[in-house]
Amino acid sequence: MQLAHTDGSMDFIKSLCGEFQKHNRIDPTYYEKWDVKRGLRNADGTGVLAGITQIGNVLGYYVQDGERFPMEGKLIYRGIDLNDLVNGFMSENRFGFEETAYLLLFGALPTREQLTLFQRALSVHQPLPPMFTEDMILRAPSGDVMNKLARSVLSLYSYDDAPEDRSLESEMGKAIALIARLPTIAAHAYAAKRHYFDNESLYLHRPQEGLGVAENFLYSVRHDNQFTEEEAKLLDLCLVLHAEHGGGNNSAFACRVLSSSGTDIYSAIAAAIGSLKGPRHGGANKKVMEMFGYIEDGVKDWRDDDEIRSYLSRILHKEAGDGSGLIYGMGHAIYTLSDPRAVLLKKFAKSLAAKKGMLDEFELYEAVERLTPEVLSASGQRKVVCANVDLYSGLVYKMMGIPQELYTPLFAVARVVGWCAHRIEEVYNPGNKIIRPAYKAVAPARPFIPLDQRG
Ligand SMILES: CC(=O)SCCNC(=O)CCNC(=O)[C@H](O)C(C)(C)COP(=O)(O)OP(=O)(O)OC[C@H]1O[C@@H](n2cnc3c(N)ncnc32)[C@H](O)[C@@H]1OP(=O)(O)O
Ligand SMILES: O=C([O-])CC(=O)C(=O)O
Repeated sequence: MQLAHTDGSMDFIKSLCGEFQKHNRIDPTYYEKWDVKRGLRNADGTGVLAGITQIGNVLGYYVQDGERFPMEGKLIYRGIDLNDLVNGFMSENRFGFEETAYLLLFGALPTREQLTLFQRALSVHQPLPPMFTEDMILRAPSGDVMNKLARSVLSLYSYDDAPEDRSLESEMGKAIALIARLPTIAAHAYAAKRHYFDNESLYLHRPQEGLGVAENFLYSVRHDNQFTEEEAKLLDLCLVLHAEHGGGNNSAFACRVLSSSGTDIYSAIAAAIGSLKGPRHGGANKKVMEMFGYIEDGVKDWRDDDEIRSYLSRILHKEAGDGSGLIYGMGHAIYTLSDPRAVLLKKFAKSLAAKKGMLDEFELYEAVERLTPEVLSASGQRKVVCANVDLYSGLVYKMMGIPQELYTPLFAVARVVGWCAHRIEEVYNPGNKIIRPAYKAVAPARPFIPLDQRG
């Protein structure tokens, strides 16, 4: 944000930044000296144990005799391997997201009757409250759909008759309504963004009763409401893969931190959305597309490994890409050899690419996946890295004609399930304490100097 240019404010801001830089550097050696777990990580990169959960489990290495060994990744929802869950509903040619949401929220797979009732509850809550779109989305549109999503979730507080009711029944009702409404908010926020920021026509579609979450999303964001069953099933699969990732991922932890203070569900979910937006977390799916834009322009021969390697090395050294030095879609805090979600998405990306005549582009993604570990290791990095969920998700969405602005919001539409489950687990387990880690304070003691004696 720029201050008004009435008083040479840029010079003033520059001088304030200089003042900040003089007093605010933290010596990196302090982390070791005081045994501070930077990023809540132990020295070997494993996460500090910060809680107990029954919701999701993420496995990417095993520890033997105190040493950490890489392994193929596994993701477990409520004790069920993600691959088994996916194979289960896909082999019965059914949608899986609502069933997954039920499993994650309540802890067990639904019976047919429970699933029908749950689907109905979601369907009832899909429409937004009267005038919500007009007052909360269209009146103050945002150029960023994630930003609008967070603000909309916060403002749902004032549309709730009992926002501070912490009874389990009330929280479950709010969670179901949030899961149902997030896709509608994302679709309307995108429509507003297109209209007010991109000068496109405005169209707003109401969710249709009887359609599932994936179907309604496609129905709502497409101008002509048209989608095929194959597209809806693929989007449904993407939602299942993004629904949950343990208690320690940045957004779930943010949600748990806020929930542990006793605040309301809207505040906690809005915070989680803010976290997910970050480019090192869910926002990486958008960054991947931007990065491939650079790679596709900067690499002349997409089949030349040396040329790709050299371009990746330039990204790593901040000479290409967005200047962050990150190869988006690669690396993970837990996974080492593989992220099971990326493995599945890659399979679907490949068959879709074959159908759409986009195999060249798919192969470029594959080359980045294959060559990044080499490039990182050539630069001295010892960490074992693999493709994460964000590498292929955007390519799948692109081939389905879903606009880039909706990639991270789609992640939120799925992950709100995990966040709600973690919030409820945080709030409703007896004896849970407010999350309050410690910080080592290192500023030297100083006397107060009266104003007219300061130099
Ligand atoms: C849904 C999700 O959130 S999945 C993750 C999505 N994020 C991305 O794709 C962004 C790119 N990847 C990354 O930034 C990281 O791999 C993360 C954030 C995902 C994981 O981070 P961490 O577990 O903390 O890895 P960590 O930072 O310890 O990695 C060790 C080193 O490898 C580097 N590294 C790891 N991944 C990458 C990458 N993709 N590109 C460049 N360097 C990387 C780190 O910068 C770090 O370097 P340093 O030791 O010089 O500081
Ligand atoms: O677990 C993490 O750190 C990030 C991640 O993959 C997710 O939240 O899906």
